[in-house]
Amino acid sequence: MEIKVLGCSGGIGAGRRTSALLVDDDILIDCGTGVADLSLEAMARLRHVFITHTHLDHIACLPLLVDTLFSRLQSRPLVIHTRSDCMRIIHHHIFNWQIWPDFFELPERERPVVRFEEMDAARPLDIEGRRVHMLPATHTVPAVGYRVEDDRGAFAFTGDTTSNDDLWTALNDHAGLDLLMVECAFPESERDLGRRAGHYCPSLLAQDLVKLRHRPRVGISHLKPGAESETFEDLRRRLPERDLVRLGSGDVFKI
Ligand SMILES: Nc1ncnc2c1ncn2[C@@H]1O[C@@H]2COP(=O)(O)O[C@H]2[C@H]1O
Repeated sequence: MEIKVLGCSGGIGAGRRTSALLVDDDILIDCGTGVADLSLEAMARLRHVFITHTHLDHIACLPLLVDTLFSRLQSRPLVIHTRSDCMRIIHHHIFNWQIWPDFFELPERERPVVRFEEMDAARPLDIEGRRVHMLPATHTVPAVGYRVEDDRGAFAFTGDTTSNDDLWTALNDHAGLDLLMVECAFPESERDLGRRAGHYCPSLLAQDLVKLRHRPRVGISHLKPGAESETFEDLRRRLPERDLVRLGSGDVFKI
């Protein structure tokens, strides 16, 4: 399995793209601005999009992606996997003919170019040998993370979350974990804002990582622009024994 980071920043600005991971060449996790760097051919190979939550930095490119691929998707629709409440929010607030056309009924209601598939934690999905499980998250809106495994290994992406015991329990319930991509959006100096906004900061994440029984590489995502180095170096000091990586667009991991 190959995982390519298309975007992992907590904001925008030169070199910064928001949340999107490409798994092999057909699965996307999140659809933030990182997706815009894919070639048309690479976009056309996408079959499944797993959404962690409905915040704009995680879905900004979804409407544009569907429109860009419109003619290509007529023979095989793009499938959007997420919780049912997230499905409703995206449909109601984005694909409502005002912000964007309702591609869930285009070109015809009976054969749309995009369709939702509701997912929940009790029903992992097998996509040609990649098994996708939902993970619990605690954010300001309904949110999840995902754990993906194949016969060689597993990685997990937390999406946006603050301290959340259920996440660590869910990760520990599985036999192994090779790579964990976990958010640490805010620096310690903005710990209170981070908590209010439903995110980790270095002290909270360091405290929670102790609960993980596995020893994966730990990729840090969603660092807020301008505070990236401060936040990451702080984490490094607090977690000297962990294999930490500051994630960036273009990073590729093979499992
Ligand atoms: N209570 C808040 N006060 C100020 N900013 C916030 C608040 N809640 C959320 N945000 C910001 O809004 C952003 C929405 O996306 P994020 O969760 O990535 O990060 C969030 C914060 O940067």
